[in-house]
Amino acid sequence: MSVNREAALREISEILMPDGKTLEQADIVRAFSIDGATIRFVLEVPDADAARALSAVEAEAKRRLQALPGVEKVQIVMTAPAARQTRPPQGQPQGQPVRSSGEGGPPSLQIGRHPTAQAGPQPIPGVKNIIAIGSGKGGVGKSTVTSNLAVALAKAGRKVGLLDADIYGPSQPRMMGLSGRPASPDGQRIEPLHAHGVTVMSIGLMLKEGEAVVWRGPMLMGAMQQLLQQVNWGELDVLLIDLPPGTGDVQLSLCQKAQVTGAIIVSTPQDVALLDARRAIDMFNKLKAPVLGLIENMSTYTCPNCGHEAHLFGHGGVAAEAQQLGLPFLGELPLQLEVRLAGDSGKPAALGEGAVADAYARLADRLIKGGIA
Ligand SMILES: Nc1ncnc2c1ncn2[C@@H]1O[C@H](COP(=O)(O)OP(=O)(O)OP(=O)(O)O)[C@@H](O)[C@H]1O
Repeated sequence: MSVNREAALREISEILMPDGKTLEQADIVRAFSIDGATIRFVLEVPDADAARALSAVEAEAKRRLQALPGVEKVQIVMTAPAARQTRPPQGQPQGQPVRSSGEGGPPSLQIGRHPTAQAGPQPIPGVKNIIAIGSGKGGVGKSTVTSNLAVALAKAGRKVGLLDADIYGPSQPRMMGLSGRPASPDGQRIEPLHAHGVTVMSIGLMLKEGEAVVWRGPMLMGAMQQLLQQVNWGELDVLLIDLPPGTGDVQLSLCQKAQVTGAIIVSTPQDVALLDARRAIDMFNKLKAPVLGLIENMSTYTCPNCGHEAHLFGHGGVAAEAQQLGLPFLGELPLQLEVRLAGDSGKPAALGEGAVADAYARLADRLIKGGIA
């Protein structure tokens, strides 16, 4: 008989901690997994003293879970993040929470936890529109488009937020020229950072340099929930969300946790990118997030020396695809060295003047006139 994960979690959620909180409220259960008849999880505690104080909680959790039909073995491990007491049980997803405290003490808010219950997708207080920017394929310029669009909307006078949810390759800190960890003075709320008139939060700002996130569905869902709801976004006309490429848990979490106004899909004109873009569109349709339109990135290349125009990845494929699918085509963005250099230097090209800035201004204008930004 297979063990139901939700039922098992429910079984231990109400166990009382020494401070009177329930186990669920204390939010210390990590990496909960069921492998046949074995349940394994980690109880994250601040130090060895706290671990000792929780021995009754551990015993009670074991007792309750072992009483469930189909459960033969329960392995619980206590870990202290600073000085790990024990290795996690073998085969665990390495869903270790990321601390924002870094080297220098508080703030100590953790990003990455199991999601808390909520009744369907929620609005973010103060945020009028939430636009997800997705792509089917990696490397088509989704993050570049997001940062430039954010800047262009801010230049047009809109109050703009940018959430970098590209959990596997967060690039907005670099593209927006940000570093440093967002503060969490009360350990509950996170203060976002600000750059070029845009309010920014990135999962990358909560990780150590070079650190990889290896989380599975529930941890990702919890992390997304935190980034959406625990960040002090303030009053925003629009929050742009830079998603990882493809069709995975982050997209699913976003659409389950937040009331997304719609999604914009970025693609290059090549057939292979378009094929993947179609999958992304299909996913948003299934998740009931309206697709607001398609953008062609890396469209025309104009030689800076002779002015000759070339179409390195083809041209017009995204517009044709949009027409075929009955979706709005939002515009094409040129392939230019300046775009990459600007992104690498933390000052998106849309901040300046010229063809690229104009293309982004047109795109921003279109979204504003459409009432979605
Ligand atoms: N229009 C453009 N002109 C020139 N370079 C571009 C353009 N768009 C993106 N790039 C460059 O291409 C690279 C990939 O872009 P970016 O990181 O935005 O893609 P992505 O789709 O977000 O990738 P990922 O799959 O990592 O999320 C970056 O070096 C970026 O500077």
